[in-house]
Amino acid sequence: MDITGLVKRFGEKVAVAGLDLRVPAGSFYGLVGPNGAGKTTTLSMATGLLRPDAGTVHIHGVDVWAQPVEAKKLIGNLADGVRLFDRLTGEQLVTYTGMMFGLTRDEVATRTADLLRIMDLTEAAGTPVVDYSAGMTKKVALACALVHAPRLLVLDEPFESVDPVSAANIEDILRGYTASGGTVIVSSHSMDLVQRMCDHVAVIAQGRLLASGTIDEVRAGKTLQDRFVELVGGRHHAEGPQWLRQS
Ligand SMILES: Nc1ncnc2c1ncn2[C@@H]1O[C@H](COP(=O)(O)OP(=O)(O)OP(=O)(O)O)[C@@H](O)[C@H]1O
Repeated sequence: MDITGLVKRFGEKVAVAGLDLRVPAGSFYGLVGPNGAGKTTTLSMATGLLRPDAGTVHIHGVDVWAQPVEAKKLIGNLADGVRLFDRLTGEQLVTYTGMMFGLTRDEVATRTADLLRIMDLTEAAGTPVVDYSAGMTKKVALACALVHAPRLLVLDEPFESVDPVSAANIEDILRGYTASGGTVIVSSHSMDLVQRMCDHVAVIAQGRLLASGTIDEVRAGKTLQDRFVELVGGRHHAEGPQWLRQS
């Protein structure tokens, strides 16, 4: 994926301020930055959900905004805060998503069963998604993102609320997926997770790129956590306000 000169303003607020980013095919790419850095806004523009004010995004040579139908076939997206058709059961939702991508009934049935099993959702397959826990909802959304076997997976905070066993299972699937040539972009606040799983990382703050490259290039001999704090700043060394102290 190639992002060039991406800009988004919300009124006076510049959320993304001319971002350039190259995500190599087959990489496991982490996108990190403090709250409000512009990660979700960038990923929404990169996946065709939010129109940029300026800039372009190409995925395997396809222009996301000029060729939206072709682009969407290439992308699997787990977006933050996007509403699902949650009156459907988990099984219906994954099936419906697969059919939207033009898969045959047989293909959809096999893939849905596989994905629900992988996500430990087989027992909950017949339950409406509205009754799922936060982690189950995340997992069914991830199943929907995978059902059409996209070439690029864009995951906004995929492990938030997901239990450790499910997270490890999902990690294995994602590793297998990149090993077979798929590309993953993942936004996360967990530096440990990014350092462990990703081979590349970009650090953004205030809509600008502060650093990007392989994990080793960016962390420059430190932990990613320490390097992140160094790049982004904003640590408070005070013990908190007086009124909060208990003795
Ligand atoms: N729809 C919107 N209307 C107005 N401002 C917005 C909107 N969406 C995002 N912003 C602003 O744009 C900036 C970037 O937000 P964004 O959600 O992209 O950050 P983020 O890096 O994903 O943050 P977090 O880690 O907290 O999820 C923030 O200042 C936010 O307040």
